[in-house]
Amino acid sequence: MRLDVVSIFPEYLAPLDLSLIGRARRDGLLALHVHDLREFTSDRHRTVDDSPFGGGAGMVMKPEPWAAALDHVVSDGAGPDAAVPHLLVPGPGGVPFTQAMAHRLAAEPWLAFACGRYEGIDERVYEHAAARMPVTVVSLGDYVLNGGEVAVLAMVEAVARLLPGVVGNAASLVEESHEGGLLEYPVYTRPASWADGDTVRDVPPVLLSGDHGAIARWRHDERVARTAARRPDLVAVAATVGGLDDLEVT
Ligand SMILES: N#Cc1c(N)n[nH]c1-c1ccc2c(Cl)cn(Cc3cccnc3)c2c1
Repeated sequence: MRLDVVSIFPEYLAPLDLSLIGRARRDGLLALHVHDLREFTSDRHRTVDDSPFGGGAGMVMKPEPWAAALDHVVSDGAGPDAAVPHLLVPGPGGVPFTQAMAHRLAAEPWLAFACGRYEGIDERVYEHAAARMPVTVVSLGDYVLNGGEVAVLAMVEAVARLLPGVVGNAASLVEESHEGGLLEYPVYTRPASWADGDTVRDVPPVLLSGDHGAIARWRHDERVARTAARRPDLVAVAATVGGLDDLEVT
């Protein structure tokens, strides 16, 4: 998979050199190209923003640098098949980024991410891009960040970890939160009995039983209970698709 990221803060993407994503890049599972938007300006001050037409607070990102940067991404990554990337633009008004979307994106060969700042990117940039490639405006959630970089870090990690070979034990991806519409079950490790000050905290005995069927049932029941307690919204969805026919919500 090829990933391109355009930002005025390319150093914000440095964490993608670390850990599993960094290793995936070194192993050739992932090719990441980070582009500094200011490299695509044409004035001596390398201007990327200006005041909004119609007034209002803050500044808006100018269209010309973005158009030049996105055109460069398309040409830089173009191969004999004239493929283009799927452009993902984080924005507070975007469609929700979900695990299902991460899976869909992990199946695509080339993703590009546009990290905006200020009050946003001139709307004509989306039009320019949509004339050349698929464009999706995506939001991480109903809260407000200062720009797109944090969202892109999260999306790149969520997508890249689904690529074959990136996560050592692919089995660990199966029962994570949001896989199958349920939150993850609680996990424990040694000691089996922990003297936490004056309190003794024991691991649930079923996990020490060696009865793999009982352990699987316990873990599923814990996933269902946690989802009902913490994310009743997911329960509503799963119930409609018959995923929780054994749920007893008191
Ligand atoms: N994804 C996501 C996401 C999220 N979940 N919260 N905030 C954002 C996000 C993403 C992109 C930008 C760009 Cl470009 C500028 N800002 C600042 C801003 C703040 C309030 C209103 N308008 C713009 C962004 C915020």
